[in-house]
Amino acid sequence: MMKRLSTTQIDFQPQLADLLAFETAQNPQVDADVAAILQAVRQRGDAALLEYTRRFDGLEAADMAALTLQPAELLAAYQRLAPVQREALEAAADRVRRYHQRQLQASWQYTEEDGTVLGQAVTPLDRVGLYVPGGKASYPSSVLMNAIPAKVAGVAEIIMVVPTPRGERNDLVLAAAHIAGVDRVYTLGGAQAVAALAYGTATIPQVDKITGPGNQYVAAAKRAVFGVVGIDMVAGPSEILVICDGQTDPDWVAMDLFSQAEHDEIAQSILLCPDAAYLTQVAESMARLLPGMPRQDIIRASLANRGALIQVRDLAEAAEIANQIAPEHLELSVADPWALQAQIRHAGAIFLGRYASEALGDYCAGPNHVLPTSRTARFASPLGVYDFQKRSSLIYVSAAGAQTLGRIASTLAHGEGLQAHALSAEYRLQEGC
Ligand SMILES: NC(=O)c1ccc[n+]([C@@H]2O[C@H](COP(=O)([O-])OP(=O)(O)OC[C@H]3O[C@@H](n4cnc5c(N)ncnc54)[C@H](O)[C@@H]3O)[C@@H](O)[C@H]2O)c1
Ligand SMILES: N[C@H](CO)Cc1c[nH]c[nH+]1
Ligand SMILES: [Zn+2]
Repeated sequence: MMKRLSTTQIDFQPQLADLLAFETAQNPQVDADVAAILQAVRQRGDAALLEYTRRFDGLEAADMAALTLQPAELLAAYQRLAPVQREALEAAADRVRRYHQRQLQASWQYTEEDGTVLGQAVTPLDRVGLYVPGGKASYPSSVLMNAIPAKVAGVAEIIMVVPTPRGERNDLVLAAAHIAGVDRVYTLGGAQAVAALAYGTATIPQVDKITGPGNQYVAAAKRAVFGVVGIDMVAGPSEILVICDGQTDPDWVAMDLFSQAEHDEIAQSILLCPDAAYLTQVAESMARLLPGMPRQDIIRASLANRGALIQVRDLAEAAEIANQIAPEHLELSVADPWALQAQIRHAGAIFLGRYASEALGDYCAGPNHVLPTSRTARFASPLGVYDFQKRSSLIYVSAAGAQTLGRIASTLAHGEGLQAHALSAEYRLQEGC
């Protein structure tokens, strides 16, 4: 079912590179399809949205009102939930809120001896658009993970888009929007939803930033509209890398690998372990457990396409390979996870210990589940409150300060050949100072 590799193989590095190669977000055909969709929405607005929703989501809507959900409908969905579901959503929301409140950045300033004041004003974005995926599965947890940090940051207006294939609305998704304080929901998906948020239409207001994961069409659209609006990241399919010392119940690890594989045929699940016999046990667990999984076709395809069981020399080598892979999720299923964590530099989220299954992070541990994928954890971070805040520099210059700064600026401006810059600084210089 899954590729078996060993770091002692002579061609291990090229095999690993092959396994990690992921180019869907820059697939030229997808980019071309998305460019056409973006242009159509830009030119024909709501009419194009209705057309694409019919074509891609199988949803026949007479007008945009049929694709718009007001707060009262979100509340009604919340009220329809079974109490146990409502409590689970509320509990997850509380934990996510508590974690993200620690990320709030505050404005700061300091005063220099001559009275010049310098600082940074931190302000929330005015209006953001949250993309919640809904093609192959529904993601109430993604509603919480996007909307709560925005709310904590103080964003004034939160617009959410979510596709509803064949018009099937998911109460948990709408209830999560209610709990998180989303202002309006449009049942739109794919590149057309991203275009609507980026450019605005007669119905949909233009937003300042679009966040949230999605499939290759969503990713390509976000990449294309960046600059018109901000984006959080270009997220690829889900990934999990497990490092195990061979002592965790193999069924647990097998299910952890399935948990990300079941998202998508191109999701990635990899296990690193120094013990070849243990890798065989996990393979046996997977073979036994797979037939009982409702999404077994997706899991099988994902594991065959992009999964691997890799034998490493030792845990130190496993850490090195993890840094090379820079996975979205990294489980350290070992006796001393903190010692191993100290060797990890690149991972979106690190799950420590045998009990920390990645699924807990997806739903309710507290940290965000929107994470850098496709090796971007080398330079990117989890979605957070900081993605919904921005910074403005503050510069107050006293008369005395203008004398010191003016002379420096004037010299540098002349060096750059910029006369107006130099004079602008020099006009404020006072005789005798
Ligand atoms: N990183 C995260 O936090 C996170 C969370 C949840 C899901 N995900 C990932 O998000 C992805 C969700 O993908 P999905 O497909 O289920 O939902 P989606 O909402 O991203 O995509 C569905 C939309 O894709 C568009 N589409 C489908 N086929 C098309 C075509 N041929 N041409 C143009 N547009 C087309 C349609 O408009 C449809 O509404 C999965 O890869 C999943 O792993 C990531
Ligand atoms: N694992 C996904 C992020 O890669 C998030 C998610 C939502 N629901 C289940 N899982
Ligand atoms: Zn998941």
